Amino acid sequence: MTGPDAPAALRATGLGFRYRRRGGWALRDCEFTVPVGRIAALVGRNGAGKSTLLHLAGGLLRAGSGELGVLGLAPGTAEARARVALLTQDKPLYPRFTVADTLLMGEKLNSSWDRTAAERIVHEGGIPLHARVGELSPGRRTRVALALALGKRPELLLLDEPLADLDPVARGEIMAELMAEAAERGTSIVLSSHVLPELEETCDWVLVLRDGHAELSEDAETLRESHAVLTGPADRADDLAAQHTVVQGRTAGRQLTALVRRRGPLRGDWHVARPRLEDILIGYLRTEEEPGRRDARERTEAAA
Ligand SMILES: Nc1ncnc2c1ncn2[C@@H]1O[C@H](COP(=O)(O)OP(=O)(O)OP(=O)(O)O)[C@@H](O)[C@H]1O
Repeated sequence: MTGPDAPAALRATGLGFRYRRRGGWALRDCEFTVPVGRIAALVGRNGAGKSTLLHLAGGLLRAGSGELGVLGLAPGTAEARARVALLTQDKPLYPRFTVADTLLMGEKLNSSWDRTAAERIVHEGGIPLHARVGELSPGRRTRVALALALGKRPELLLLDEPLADLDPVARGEIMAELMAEAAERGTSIVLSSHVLPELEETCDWVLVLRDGHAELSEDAETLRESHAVLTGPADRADDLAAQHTVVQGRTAGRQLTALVRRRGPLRGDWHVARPRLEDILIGYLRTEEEPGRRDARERTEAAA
């Protein structure tokens, strides 16, 4: 099924949230869809709203305005809690429990518990089952938290910068585990990360947040195909802007290098390079907000 009624891993309509009644909006007027079965990168600068969005999706916060659906369900309901797993940055675990106790807790709390998968993640990290969680290194605690999340066999896995404290080998192993999970079971994954090169190979959907707004929510390959890095004479900048959407431009002497979203065939004497996903994302994250748009938003926020 396609269209607005198709099931989505995440769907936001007019979604807004602020932490305090009179505080600023952490998320505002967000409209986006992440289809099921995708490994989606959630990207944005510090404070863009990524953790807030994941906490809303995991049912730990409640939307202030608009709606957020997870697998077509309201976040935090019993059915959503059974089908969605969230791993937050603080990875709440009981420090006095052993690793074995922690996995047993996962088994008792989840009817669909996959003990083999959970134990494999722990064993691959060389973590003894009798070790106390509070005595593990942060990276090993992350692994145990991931084992709990994946052992639940969720249909939607929400990960808030899960790999930040893992060593490079462990990062590779966990990424491979996540991709295998998605490929074998069709699990939808939404993964926030600042490590853009890592997303290139793993993610097939991109959700970019900027200042609490959803800037992009799109298939990664479509993004690559629709963007180009053009290099040419700086005095052609206006022509270029008339033909295509210039996401970001940089002038050095008489030469312009621009990341553009193509609106038609590329005309003129430009040197054309295909950007990596990372280049595209950095282009969107760096872009200055258009003054008109910012003014309008500030007026709306002042009026709210
Ligand atoms: N507990 C809180 N109380 C008040 N404001 C908060 C709280 N948590 C986050 N915020 C604010 O909400 C906005 C979005 O924060 P959020 O943590 O969701 O961003 P983020 O994209 O996850 O950032 P980072 O990349 O730094 O983790 C920021 O302005 C932040 O200061």
